[in-house]
Amino acid sequence: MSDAVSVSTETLTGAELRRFLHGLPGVDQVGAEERAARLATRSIKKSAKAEAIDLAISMVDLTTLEGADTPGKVRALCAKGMHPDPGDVSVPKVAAICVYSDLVAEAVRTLGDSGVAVASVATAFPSGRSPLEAKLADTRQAVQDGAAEIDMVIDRGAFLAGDYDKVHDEIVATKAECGEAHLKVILETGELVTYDNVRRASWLAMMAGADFIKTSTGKMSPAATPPVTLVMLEAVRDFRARTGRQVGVKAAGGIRTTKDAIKYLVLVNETAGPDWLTPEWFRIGASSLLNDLLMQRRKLTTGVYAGPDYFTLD
Ligand SMILES: O=C[C@H](O)COP(=O)(O)O
Repeated sequence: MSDAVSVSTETLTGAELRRFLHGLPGVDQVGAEERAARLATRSIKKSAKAEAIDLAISMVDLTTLEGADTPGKVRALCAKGMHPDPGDVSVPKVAAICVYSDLVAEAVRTLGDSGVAVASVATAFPSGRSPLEAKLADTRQAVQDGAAEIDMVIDRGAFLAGDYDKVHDEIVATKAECGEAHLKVILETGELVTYDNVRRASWLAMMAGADFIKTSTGKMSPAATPPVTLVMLEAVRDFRARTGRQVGVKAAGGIRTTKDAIKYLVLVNETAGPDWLTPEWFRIGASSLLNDLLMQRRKLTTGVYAGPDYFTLD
């Protein structure tokens, strides 16, 4: 298979797609874990820390994905996303508010032209187990209601059974429903078992048209981990080198502290490179990270530690 064909799935047969994905170099598991652990120990200067915190805030997809979500909770989350610290207007807004599709309209109304996007999970999130038509209807509704970003899940069962065609075609069909909305493809890496599978799923999603690849739903453990994110960052870096197209990465699930968020920023910088170090190309999906970022920011700017009670709930 020539390079030109290998990244254009329009002309690929299922067998060729399979051959391509299995032809990707294997991930050195020990090497990936060691490199991620080493990067995690990098310390950064106080001045750089202040910048990193603001960058991390601007990359947050502030998320609520609970069965008990209400329009009121979504409105409160939107208010928090637009003005994370009402006592300090220098705090940047978050990148997006991420909700279930039936709450998109409420979030869109509340956010108005604030510049905070609405992201909606779709395609039978989190399991991905529904007929394709139901998944597409879910996506269509979210886009019609004004979602600017769609976070879809891949069919992990199909992927693990080796039915890459099915996974690919669902991504293509979902992308077609997105119109102008950006498509984030959730790999749910905690279910993919191996780093080699994470690399294959990353390429598969990008070849099918993903604008972003996202680690996890946040509904299972393990969710985002530094080595898994490293493998995905390598994939977007290599995909751009091969195709010229840049794809973003979203680390999601279990990221709760400023320390962790900064580790991910170092990982992005050192793996994919500084081109990815903006909210356009890297996101952190989190339900409860923002308050810790705000507390650490306030401590840096005032020298005083404001406890969790100072800020509204995430
Ligand atoms: O996409 C975001 C995740 O669902 C949030 O996960 P989390 O509640 O562990 O922060």
